[in-house]
Amino acid sequence: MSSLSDPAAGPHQPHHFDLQSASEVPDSYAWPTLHGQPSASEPMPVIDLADRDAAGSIGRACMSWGAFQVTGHRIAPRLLDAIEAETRRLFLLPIQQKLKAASSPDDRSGYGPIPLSAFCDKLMWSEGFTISGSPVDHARKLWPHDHDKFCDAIEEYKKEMKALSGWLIGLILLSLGLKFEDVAWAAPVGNLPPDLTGTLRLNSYPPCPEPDKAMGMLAHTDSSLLTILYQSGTTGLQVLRDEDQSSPARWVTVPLLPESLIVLVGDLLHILSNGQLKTALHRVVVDRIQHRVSVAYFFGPPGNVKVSPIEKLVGPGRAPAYRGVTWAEYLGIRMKLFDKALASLKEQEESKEVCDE
Ligand SMILES: C=C1C[C@]23C[C@@]1(O)CC[C@H]2[C@@]12CCC[C@@](C)(C(=O)O1)[C@H]2[C@@H]3C(=O)O
Ligand SMILES: O=C(O)CCC(=O)C(=O)O
Ligand SMILES: [Fe+2]
Repeated sequence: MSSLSDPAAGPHQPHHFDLQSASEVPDSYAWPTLHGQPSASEPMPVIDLADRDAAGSIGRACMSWGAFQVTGHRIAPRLLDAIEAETRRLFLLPIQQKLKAASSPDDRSGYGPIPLSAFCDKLMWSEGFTISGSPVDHARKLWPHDHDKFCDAIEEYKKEMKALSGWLIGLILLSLGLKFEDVAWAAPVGNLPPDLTGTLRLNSYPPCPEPDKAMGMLAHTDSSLLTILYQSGTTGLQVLRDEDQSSPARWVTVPLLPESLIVLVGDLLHILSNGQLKTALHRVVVDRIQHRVSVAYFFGPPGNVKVSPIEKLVGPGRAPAYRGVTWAEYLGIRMKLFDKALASLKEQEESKEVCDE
């Protein structure tokens, strides 16, 4: 990708250009290679969690796409509306107000660019707000007298997303012929350890006068075990479909399905599954008219846990495909190697066969 650069050249500075009022795409936001690829019409799987064979369908979707949409997830439409309304309320604040809650390289929480923007020499047509722990301190800076509604929606949404992540992980393990007990640090739904981590990122993609030139979010995989994404109002998320060796990879636009959620397999789940589940390469394109917002929940393991391939998936006499890493270690590796990070954890092919004398 010609718009990727070396992060060692210096950290990407938060930009203060007001995207909302732009009448054209400045050169610093013009991505040369965005819309070259054809898009595919094959739809991404939609799975109803109430179906008897939900686990089987999820397993197949994770192996071939690394992504799917879910319905029947039991997240109240009221909560989805509330999180969307609070996200829009945040991004409609004046830029100077949002900058009061700016993130920093030491603390990623708050208003600011995504860490991976350090690899781009072009800017993305988006803004975002990351929430790792409590939202209160940052929310107070945004709305000194009126932050309760925001914080309540965030706390409830995080709690529901954590429970749904546990449910999904259970179904994914089942699809692989496994149980929670096969993963030392995991536990059945409703009983997830309190230190199991989840980070929320609110994303905003303002309308863009020249959408074919701009990039909402660069193509990337998430580092998480899985990411649950809520997109509302307009499409924009695209997932790379590259299963068929005989035809070129294609970007598939994920359609709007009211009240559904999108699930993306992250790099850590790919490692945990010993490479069986595909990590989803995805990106976001922007719209000429619509202001799109999305809410991403990144679900990961407890901080001290090294994620490594599940023994039963490795099989006797074989060595695991990847070495173990904690989420924090992996984020560090990613900030050095970007899209080569996963490959750097691969155990050497020659050492895969283990002598069983
Ligand atoms: C928990 C996290 C996942 C994330 C890094 C972060 O600490 C908070 C932001 C997340 C995000 C959102 C946009 C894409 C992404 C790759 C990025 O640069 O920042 C993800 C990160 C990730 O999945 O590693
Ligand atoms: O906005 C979206 O649909 C996707 C955002 C995303 O990929 C992310 O936050 O990691
Ligand atoms: Fe992502």
